[in-house]
Amino acid sequence: MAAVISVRGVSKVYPSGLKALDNIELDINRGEIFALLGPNGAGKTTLISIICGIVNASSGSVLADGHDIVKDYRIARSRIGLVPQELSTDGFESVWATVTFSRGLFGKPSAPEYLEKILRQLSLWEKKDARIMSLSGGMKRRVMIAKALSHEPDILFLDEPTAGVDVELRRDMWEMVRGLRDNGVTIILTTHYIEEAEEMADRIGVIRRGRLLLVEGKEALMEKLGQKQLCLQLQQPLAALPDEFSSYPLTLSADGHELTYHYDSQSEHTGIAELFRRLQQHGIDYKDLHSTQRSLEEIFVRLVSDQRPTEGLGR
Ligand SMILES: Nc1ncnc2c1ncn2[C@@H]1O[C@H](COP(=O)(O)OP(=O)(O)OP(=O)(O)O)[C@@H](O)[C@H]1O
Repeated sequence: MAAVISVRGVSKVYPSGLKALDNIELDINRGEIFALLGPNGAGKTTLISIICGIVNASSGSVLADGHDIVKDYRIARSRIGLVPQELSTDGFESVWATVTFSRGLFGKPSAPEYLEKILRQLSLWEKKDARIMSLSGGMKRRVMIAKALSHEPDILFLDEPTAGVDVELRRDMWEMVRGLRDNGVTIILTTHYIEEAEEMADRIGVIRRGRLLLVEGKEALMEKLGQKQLCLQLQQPLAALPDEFSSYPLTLSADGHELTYHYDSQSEHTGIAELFRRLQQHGIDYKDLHSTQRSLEEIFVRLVSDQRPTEGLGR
């Protein structure tokens, strides 16, 4: 698939001497939702700001839709819409005036039909004449998105789109972002919320201390790093696990009713058949069983924690 953004060897050292990005290599595919996940200070905003031409890279290059973001700044920037973390709009202006003005900044001829389409898509059409200061927080965020889309970019960056937004509104935002993707816009979002990446992203990049630890399809990531658990609901509660099982990755619930077996979903030998055989030998019978996969949140915590370095992740 053709890359719509190509980041090659990008590093950033701030004047303070802090190395915020270290040799980033990243391709974003056209039409995907890409989530950049990382803890505070990992370098997410710095990377977005470089791609959008707000911050200069110390080294490396970026192509947006084939255009170098430094040499062909204007054309490269015109392909990109940016919704920054901070809401920044003139509260006295109307929604309509704001999006019209934003479009004008890119030197685009007026296109009321296009702006109407965007406002309708973002459920803002009814509010087009309202002053921005009179809108709710969620609507203000939508106005920021409408502004970012006003010049018809095909790449949209959302920096922490749902920070501080309540759960219901977050779901609305997700729905809306998917709608944009379905209309052909490539979406790159940064987030702290693992749930957001889990819910929305086609691919995920994990960044820590300025280094891209991995880039993977979401399903592949969960499959690759996921540990599975098999839970058995026992017919008869057990007072304790028989000694013979002490070396097994088994835990018994406090009430003795549930046995949980942990295994690596990637391993060829899960040991489940052997476990069942042993349980049968001990007359331990179960009435129900189900398996669960480790969530992206657990995977992420493991990836970014200092205790567990990222050995074996291919980067
Ligand atoms: N203008 C600047 N001058 C000096 N250091 C900066 C500047 N901007 C960011 N930094 C530092 O660079 C590092 C990366 O910051 P950045 O804002 O890119 O991280 P982030 O992943 O977006 O974090 P957050 O999730 O908190 O927004 C941090 O250590 C930050 O303090």
